[in-house]
Amino acid sequence: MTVVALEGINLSYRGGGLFSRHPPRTVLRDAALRINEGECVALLGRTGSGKSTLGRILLGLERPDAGTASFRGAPLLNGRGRMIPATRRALQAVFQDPYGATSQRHTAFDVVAEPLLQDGLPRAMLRDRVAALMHQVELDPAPMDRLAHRMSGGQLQRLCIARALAPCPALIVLDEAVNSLDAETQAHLMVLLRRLRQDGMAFLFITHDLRLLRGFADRVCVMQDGRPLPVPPPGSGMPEPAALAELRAALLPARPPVRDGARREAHAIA
Ligand SMILES: Nc1ncnc2c1ncn2[C@@H]1O[C@H](COP(=O)(O)OP(=O)(O)OP(=O)(O)O)[C@@H](O)[C@H]1O
Repeated sequence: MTVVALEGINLSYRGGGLFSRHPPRTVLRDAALRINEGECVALLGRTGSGKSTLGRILLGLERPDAGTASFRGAPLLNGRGRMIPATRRALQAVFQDPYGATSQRHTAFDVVAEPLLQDGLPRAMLRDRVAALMHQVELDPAPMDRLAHRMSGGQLQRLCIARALAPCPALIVLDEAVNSLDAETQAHLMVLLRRLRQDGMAFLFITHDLRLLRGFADRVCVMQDGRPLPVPPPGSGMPEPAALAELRAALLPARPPVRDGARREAHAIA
């Protein structure tokens, strides 16, 4: 069953404010994307190609100029542009900067408990649930009453993932969620995300770094001319979108000082 579907999405941004004489910049043109239950779709694209804009439309944070967005077959937003609470809980996101995505006054407990507060759980049960979620992302729950911003970037991003998991969502949008972290922390987080995939949630994994995809995505799309185009599976012999070749080229130095095997690895995706 389809979790979210976007069809015929157009979106332009007005340059320089409402009364600007700059022409609007078209970011999405007839864009379509469908994600099924439990599926992990990677959305690649160079910077500024519209990946995050598409992700925000899918989360109901942005309204397209044209096109339809649906969640489990029903419109994502109601006639007044609002999302019903059950849909909001079902669609979660983890963004690039965990410090910007959390309050510096909040403890680790506050961050993870936030989406659960409306459930009205007794305090002891809420703390047990937060502890279980912290375990799920391999964080020690013992210091949950310390300020979240005292954590390292990698630990705080795990906390943000725990917050996204808290309402048992159907889909999590990971918008460059590991890109700001060092290589070792990135690798550990990717191991965690691969494990979480087994829990049956769907993911939209947005990145401009195709090296992160290996073994994670069921399907890969790449933004080209304002729309996500499917990337054929490796070895299928089908032509791949030009935008993917550009991303590959950007990965390789002009005169790569690498052995053939290592170069082949840089070329492999997913
Ligand atoms: N609120 C906004 N107002 C005006 N222009 C915007 C706005 N949000 C995004 N843009 C512009 O739309 C284009 C697409 O932005 P978007 O963030 O979706 O790209 P992206 O592919 O996610 O890039 P990145 O990888 O750098 O995050 C960019 O040129 C950006 O400057």
